Amino acid sequence: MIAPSILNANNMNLGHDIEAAAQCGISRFHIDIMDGHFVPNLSYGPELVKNFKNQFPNLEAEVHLMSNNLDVVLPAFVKAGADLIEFHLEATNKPDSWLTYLHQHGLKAGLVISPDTPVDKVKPFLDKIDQLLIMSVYPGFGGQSFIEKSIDRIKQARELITTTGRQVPIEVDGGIDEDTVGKVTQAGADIYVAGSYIFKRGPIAEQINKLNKVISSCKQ
Ligand SMILES: O=C(CO)[C@@H](O)[C@H](O)COP(=O)(O)O
Ligand SMILES: [Co+2]
Repeated sequence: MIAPSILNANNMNLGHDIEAAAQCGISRFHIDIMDGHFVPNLSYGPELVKNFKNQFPNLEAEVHLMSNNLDVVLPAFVKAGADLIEFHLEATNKPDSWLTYLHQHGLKAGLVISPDTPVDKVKPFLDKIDQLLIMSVYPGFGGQSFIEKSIDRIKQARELITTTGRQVPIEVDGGIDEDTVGKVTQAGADIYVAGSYIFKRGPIAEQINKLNKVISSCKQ
């Protein structure tokens, strides 16, 4: 599954860009929330998620929460109508309670790890999450280069997940393009977040088709 990150879309044209991607079969959008504290950048607030769900009730809103003020920020995005919220393991000392909170509110729950966090730190949570996001850039900005060591981290996460007997999808986020998407697919990733590649490097439909082609050729 490709989950386009709207961070690098043209905000003045966001609705049209989302529609263009949806017409290519995209059913989930990745919404990056940056708080200016956990990461040195600011992005959207809950109102954007609310507007997204009002305008596109059949599309999934996946919120990537880059904040360590979860007490305030996370419930606001639940209330706004997010379908899935993924928060950073580095951002909280009570990941268990937040996973439970999300499930109790009927959302899917994901855990995110930044490039320097050891992959085995997610082990205690593998039976409670709906997906695991491995960052392939340092969180905070779109348009960065893919960090190569992410390949081994995806493989390691895939092995860990296999030992649980659960089907936890692995998502990868940062620097995904037609070269890197093949490598992460082969390493065991299932969900690909791509921002600037889809919204900044050419016509949206063409960019999505190029990614899809590589993904399906890797899965044959
Ligand atoms: O979470 C983040 C960055 O912190 C990402 O979702 C990026 O926004 C993806 O952008 P590209 O690397 O694909 O341009
Ligand atoms: Co993201």
